[in-house]
Amino acid sequence: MDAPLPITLLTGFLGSGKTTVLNHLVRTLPRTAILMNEFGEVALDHQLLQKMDGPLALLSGGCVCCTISGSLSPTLKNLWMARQKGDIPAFERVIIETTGIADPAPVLDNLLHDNWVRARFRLDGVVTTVDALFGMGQLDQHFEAVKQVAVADRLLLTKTDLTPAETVAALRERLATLNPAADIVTVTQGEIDPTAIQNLGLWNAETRSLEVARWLKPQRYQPARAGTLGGKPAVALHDARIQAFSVVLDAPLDRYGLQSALSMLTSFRAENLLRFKAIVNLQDEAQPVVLHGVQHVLYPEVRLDAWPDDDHRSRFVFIVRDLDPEFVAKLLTDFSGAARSHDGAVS
Ligand SMILES: Nc1nc2c(ncn2[C@@H]2O[C@H](COP(=O)(O)OP(=O)(O)OP(=O)(O)O)[C@@H](O)[C@H]2O)c(=O)[nH]1
Repeated sequence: MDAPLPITLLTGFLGSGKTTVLNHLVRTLPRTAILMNEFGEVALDHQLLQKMDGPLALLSGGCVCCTISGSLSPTLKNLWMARQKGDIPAFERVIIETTGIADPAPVLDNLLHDNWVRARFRLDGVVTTVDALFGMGQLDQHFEAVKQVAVADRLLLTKTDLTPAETVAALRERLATLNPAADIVTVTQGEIDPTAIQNLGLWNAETRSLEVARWLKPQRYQPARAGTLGGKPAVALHDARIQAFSVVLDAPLDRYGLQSALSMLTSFRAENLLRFKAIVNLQDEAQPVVLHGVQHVLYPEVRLDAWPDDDHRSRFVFIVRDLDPEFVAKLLTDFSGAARSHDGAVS
């Protein structure tokens, strides 16, 4: 079977510019299938529309749009079948636009745990639009907006043309504190370089390799310390509940102990666990394993052929809400039987 096609999840709060970005991408990124909730609800550029056939629409330039009927998996299956039969252009990637108040975790769950879908598609990354003008207020008032930022692999800062420079700078700082690993790209009126939303996951299709360091970016996180916001003062009271931190464990870990610790977090603290990523050294295993989770959703583990560098310690990064970093670090050390690194610093 062919290599799985990359899926980008495009999320972002109501009115933050998702459709404006999509309208640009359908012109610049041919052979893309766009999945959205309703054609009617979104302002997709009707000048591009060539043909509408039930839930499917063909766009000039070789893109195809599809409305999501019911849940995501059947929609992806129908789309795939239409592609196989030659009813629609052979798209090479999928972008899924979520509604502005959607929690991304259930969509990720759907994508990652349907075996049929997983054999044909892979999640490339989560891209979140953030409104430069209203983003601060949305983060203050709506926890969904915070989750959308925490889960992102890339943040698109929109409407900076309408926003005072000080507001943009303060928002940038806040976003970097909430999600240290996600690079922030400024996008005005949807004008985006298509490469900014591609190859964001562990797998880089361009270099055809797994790129752990680029994906994990552990050096951007502060070591876990009790009661701190990643070592930085909270930029807003609301964010004092959110913490981004790293945990480094020196000795190889007991696989089952680690599984227990992580399933405790994903089962009982799912609401508090916004995101974690890790490269781990397991006892009796020569190869490192990459782990990744969002709330209750654990991504399938990935075994690497080799360590990406000389540092063979297990390195975890977390973004949590109302969860003491010290508690998380202790849970990991107690269950996996490994001592914590003295300085906790990550190179
Ligand atoms: N000035 C300015 N306006 C923008 C920019 N990006 C988007 N807009 C405008 O903001 C409004 C909302 O943009 P949309 O792209 O519809 O936002 P959305 O996230 O798809 O909205 P929902 O689907 O309702 O959640 C539209 O009027 C856009 O023209 C920008 O960078 N600058």
